[in-house]
Amino acid sequence: MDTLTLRRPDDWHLHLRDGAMLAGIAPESARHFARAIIMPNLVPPVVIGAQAAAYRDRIRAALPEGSAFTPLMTLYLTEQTDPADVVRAHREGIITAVKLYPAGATTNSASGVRDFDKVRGVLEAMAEAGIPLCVHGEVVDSDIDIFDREAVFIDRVLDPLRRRTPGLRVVMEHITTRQGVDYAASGGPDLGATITTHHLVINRNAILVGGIKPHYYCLPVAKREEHRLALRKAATSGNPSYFLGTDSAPHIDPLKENACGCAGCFTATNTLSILAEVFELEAALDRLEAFASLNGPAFYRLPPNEARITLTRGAPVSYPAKIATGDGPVTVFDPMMPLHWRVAD
Ligand SMILES: NC(=O)N[C@@H](CC(=O)O)C(=O)O
Ligand SMILES: [Zn+2]
Ligand SMILES: [Zn+2]
Repeated sequence: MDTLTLRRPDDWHLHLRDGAMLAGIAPESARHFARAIIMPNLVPPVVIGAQAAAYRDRIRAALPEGSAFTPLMTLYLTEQTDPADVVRAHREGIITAVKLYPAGATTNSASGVRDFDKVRGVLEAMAEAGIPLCVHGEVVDSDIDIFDREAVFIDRVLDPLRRRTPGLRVVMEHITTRQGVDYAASGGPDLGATITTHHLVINRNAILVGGIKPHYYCLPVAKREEHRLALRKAATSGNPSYFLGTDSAPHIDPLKENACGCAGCFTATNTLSILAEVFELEAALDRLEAFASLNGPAFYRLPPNEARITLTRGAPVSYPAKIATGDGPVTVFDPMMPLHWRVAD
């Protein structure tokens, strides 16, 4: 097979940032994706409906002329979030979901949730209104090994939270473990999971072998090979529990190549070429459309896109090593393998 036509894909977990960074990187996602769930972890975070509406306008203004890209906005859940504001913003079509960051778990998560009892009222209102909760699923207890944070979160936080709030629709964001894969499949149609491009490609060796490689550092951190294989099996299975959320998360090079480097891999530029390569290696090209274009809309109860994109297979694809932004250069994720699929114009 050397051409592949799919419904236009969506990205169910994306960081677009703000200001000069937004202007520099928004075209990278708008080129291939129709819609994306936009993460609210700005500084300061997007915590009320009015801020989400204003951020949506800034994103629209940063898109290339004539772009049909639709940002689907989220609110950042805090212990002060007003259930009425969330429900109103959802009813008015400003937001699509709410994002839960355990305080301290990742980039710009200091305003996240410490005491889950304090957000119970919001979660109940969301269950009632059918508003999905997107969850960064890692515990932050200092006695838990960083490689175990996701599995422990599922047992100690996520499962009790879902039992306490029946009907709450939950997306486990950027799962990285066999335990995440298994738990996501066990929850029926109200539970889903996004899988990133980079976690299908790298295991923890990419970060640590042969010198420390800051551009492969992200959160949740890449795990052992057995977990990467479980993610690949899940993503290529066609199972509607799993859908693409790239978690493309740009940081300028000086903040990545640093004694205390930021977490995040920037994959917007070459994600579709990487995914096609991975699905081809798994003999599952016929299931790429389910993962990238169908399962996500089905979970979010949105129609799949009518527009199509075509990928063609040929000589190795070239793509820029870095994207220049007004804030500085952003390194594009290097999958450490030649890519043969390009998106036709
Ligand atoms: N994934 C990351 O490593 N970083 C994300 C935050 C997140 O999604 O946890 C970021 O905002 O940079
Ligand atoms: Zn996260
Ligand atoms: Zn993210």
